[in-house]
Amino acid sequence: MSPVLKAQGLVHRYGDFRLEVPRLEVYPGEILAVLGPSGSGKTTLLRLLSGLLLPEEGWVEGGFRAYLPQAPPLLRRSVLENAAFGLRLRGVPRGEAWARASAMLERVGLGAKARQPAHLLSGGEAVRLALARTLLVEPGVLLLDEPTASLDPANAAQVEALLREAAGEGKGVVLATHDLFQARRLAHRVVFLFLGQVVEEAPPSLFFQRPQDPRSQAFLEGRLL
Ligand SMILES: Nc1ncnc2c1ncn2[C@@H]1O[C@H](COP(=O)(O)OP(=O)(O)OP(=O)(O)O)[C@@H](O)[C@H]1O
Repeated sequence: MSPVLKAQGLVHRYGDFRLEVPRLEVYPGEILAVLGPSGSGKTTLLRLLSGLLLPEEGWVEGGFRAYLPQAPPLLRRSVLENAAFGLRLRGVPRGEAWARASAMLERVGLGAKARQPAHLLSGGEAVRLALARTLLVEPGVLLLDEPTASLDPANAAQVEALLREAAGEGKGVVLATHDLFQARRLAHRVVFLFLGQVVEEAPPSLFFQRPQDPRSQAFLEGRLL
């Protein structure tokens, strides 16, 4: 099977901080969790993978990738118009865009809120709306930066279900998260970053039970800041 996303020899610097990822591949249907302490480079990696940030060295190859930042911006319009926005940008006629957006809003549990202003949504609903907008444009790869960071367990579970569904449809999902339980529940593979370096890459069963690197062990025991 060929990867939906492939990166090689990535280097990016911000002052003294240097992110280095020699090789990364994501396969169709795979959920890859990117873990690491604050400042380890998770967001920088996602932005490089999305193409929003160009690496100083190396390359990223893949089809259509969608990046969802930590706080996805919403338009001061209705929930429905927000959901349909990506389709409208791509020239889909309004009637069709709204019909597809309505169906997607049902799928993410926001059908009843379609006509309400998006800025009245709760945090969890806003994340689901942003995901709906993203899924509608049918990316091959989803790059998500802590999508459930400020959500309660019920909303987080809804978002996790959507990510599982997306992977089930063959999309590649890359998820930066501080939630180790979530990574354990969702991921097929874990990449652990520390100070911009890939310290360990393993299936969750191995990473969480028998981490190989002392820095991974320290991180999992809450000793690595
Ligand atoms: N636009 C920028 N300009 C300068 N430095 C930056 C920029 N973006 C990130 N950095 C620095 O790069 C390093 C990695 O940041 P990054 O946001 O990728 O880490 P992170 O692992 O996502 O952190 P967190 O878990 O806190 O979100 C940090 O030292 C940060 O200060």
